[in-house]
Amino acid sequence: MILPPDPSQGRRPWGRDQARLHRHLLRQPTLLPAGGSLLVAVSGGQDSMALATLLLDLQPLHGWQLQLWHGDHGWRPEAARQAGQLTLWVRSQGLDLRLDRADPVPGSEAAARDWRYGCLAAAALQGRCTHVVTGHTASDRAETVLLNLARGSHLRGLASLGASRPLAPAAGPLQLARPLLIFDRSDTGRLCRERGLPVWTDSSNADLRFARNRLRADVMPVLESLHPGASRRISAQAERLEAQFEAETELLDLALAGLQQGEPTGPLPRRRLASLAPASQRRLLHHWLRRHLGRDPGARSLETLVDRLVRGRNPGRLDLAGGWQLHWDHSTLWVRPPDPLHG
Ligand SMILES: Nc1ncnc2c1ncn2[C@@H]1O[C@H](COP(=O)(O)OP(=O)(O)OP(=O)(O)O)[C@@H](O)[C@H]1O
Repeated sequence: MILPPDPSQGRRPWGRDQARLHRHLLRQPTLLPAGGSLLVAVSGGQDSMALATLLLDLQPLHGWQLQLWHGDHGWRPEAARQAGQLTLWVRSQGLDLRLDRADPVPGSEAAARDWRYGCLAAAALQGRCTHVVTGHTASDRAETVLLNLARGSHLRGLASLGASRPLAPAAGPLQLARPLLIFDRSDTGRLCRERGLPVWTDSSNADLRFARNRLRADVMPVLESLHPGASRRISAQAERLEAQFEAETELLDLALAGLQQGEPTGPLPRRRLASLAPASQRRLLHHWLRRHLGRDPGARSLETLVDRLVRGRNPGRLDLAGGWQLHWDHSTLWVRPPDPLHG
């Protein structure tokens, strides 16, 4: 049920976008929990301006504490002026803007992203926030899916940019939430126009040397004209894949428990494993190694392993990344952690 806004709480606008986001949040109550303390990352672009505005509109219904954050990478001469204008707009909404300036200036997109998330984690911790919120939309997710597909990434790479994840292991329970994945870029653009929001364009978004910008400028419009709503459907497909991987992880845990009849990181019985179809063996080995190593074992290690296990019955050993070792004899496979004395 969509609750109308409480008139005693102010006169924020209410329309189809607010109703849609509100419904989405009611359906996923852990995404931005009522009463949570949210740090909203605002670049000044149309997506995060729409995000800040929608969260301000819904704030009376959800009781959030809102704080806004902006990062100035120092890349463009006009960035400091834009940050000043953004500060004024945020103040006009009754909030303060936390501002960080990069020093030294990050040398790449990846370094800029690391710097932003580092600042966001620190600011969130300082401001006692439970969630960092970004303005990623279905369009961003669709672009990520297509770029990963073109690069030949593992299927799991196609499920990236999900609705939420822990921000960083060091940031404890702090979550990164992306509530605007139900909207695409045309929705946020329309909302900004309808509300007369100031939008600061980033000139580097037009630079066609960046793969994402070329995809955005040349590929997405073609897909959208062939199949209107393509971005949203590609993004929804990634969402389904993500859910499928979650289910698969649980099922693999059950299968491992059945196979081992004990500890999920204990030894693996080789003959019982070999009785399964090669694809199932590969999935189980991958999952078992992930449980040990705490990260992906890498496609190459897995292929080498399966190849050697299938070819011979003899004992063997495979060196894995980070000093880990995998051993096997005719009946069992087991993993040895890195030797601290030879690290
Ligand atoms: N300089 C920044 N300061 C604050 N938040 C940022 C900054 N850059 C990116 N973000 C956050 O990350 C999200 C995705 O970043 P991305 O670079 O894809 O967006 P953008 O094109 O810069 O801007 P927008 O998404 O606001 O249109 C943004 O919606 C915003 O929440």
